Amino acid sequence: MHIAIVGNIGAGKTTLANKLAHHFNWEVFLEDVDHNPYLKDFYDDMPRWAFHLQVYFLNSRFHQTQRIKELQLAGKGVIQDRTIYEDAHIFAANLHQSGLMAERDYQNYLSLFNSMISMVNPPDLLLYLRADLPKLVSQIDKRNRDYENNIKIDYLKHLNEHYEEWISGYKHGKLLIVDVNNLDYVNQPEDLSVIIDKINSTLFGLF
Ligand SMILES: Nc1ncnc2c1ncn2[C@@H]1O[C@H](COP(=O)(O)OP(=O)(O)O)[C@@H](O)[C@H]1O
Ligand SMILES: Nc1ncnc2c1ncn2[C@H]1C[C@H](O)[C@@H](COP(=O)(O)O)O1
Repeated sequence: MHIAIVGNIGAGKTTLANKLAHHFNWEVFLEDVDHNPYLKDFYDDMPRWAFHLQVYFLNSRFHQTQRIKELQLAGKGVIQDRTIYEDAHIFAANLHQSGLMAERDYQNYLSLFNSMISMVNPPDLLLYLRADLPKLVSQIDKRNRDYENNIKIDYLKHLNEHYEEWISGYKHGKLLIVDVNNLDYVNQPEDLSVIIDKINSTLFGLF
């Protein structure tokens, strides 16, 4: 079983991924953020570093998908924090549309993505955490990563628009949309139970 958690920056993916992995006793796959050699430079100068960062994320996410395949073959359950689909359909697409990634770099990137994607298995369940801008901003603030301090509201807004468009056309498998605006699964265990019940119902037809 493979559940992938998707959603905008600060939506609560990592927090939920850890809690679900603990609950189901499955492996958790998180994003490579702390050792990412481009992320800080990217936030300082997006046009300069957009392509480098996208290639880095694409490669690290591809390795993750291959490792997830191995674990699934070994009969293990997996929770994944963010997918390779989001790199291309959300982040790279947004950078290109916003004029922050040059046409030739975007086409080069897409060609690489298309070569890789045929080797990627979609998750059994895609869990989309839908959050409005105030929730995203307050949670990004709460996390307090230096380089995310200057993220513009417009950047988050455009990412949210890309998410809504991508999710509305998602056909790779089961999809569960959870509005997290009024959920606090950090401090309220019952909010976590609501999500777990929804997952069980969508995946296994329980409840
Ligand atoms: N539903 C929630 N309610 C309250 N706080 C949350 C919730 N989800 C996440 N947080 C807090 O918001 C911050 C960002 O969450 P995080 O899981 O890192 O988001 P993401 O991985 O989607 O970027 C963390 O400090 C986390 O404790
Ligand atoms: N593909 C990506 N392009 C640009 N930025 C990305 C990409 N994937 C992740 N990020 C950024 C967004 C955040 O600053 C960090 C971690 O993501 P988070 O949603 O907070 O887990 O990396």
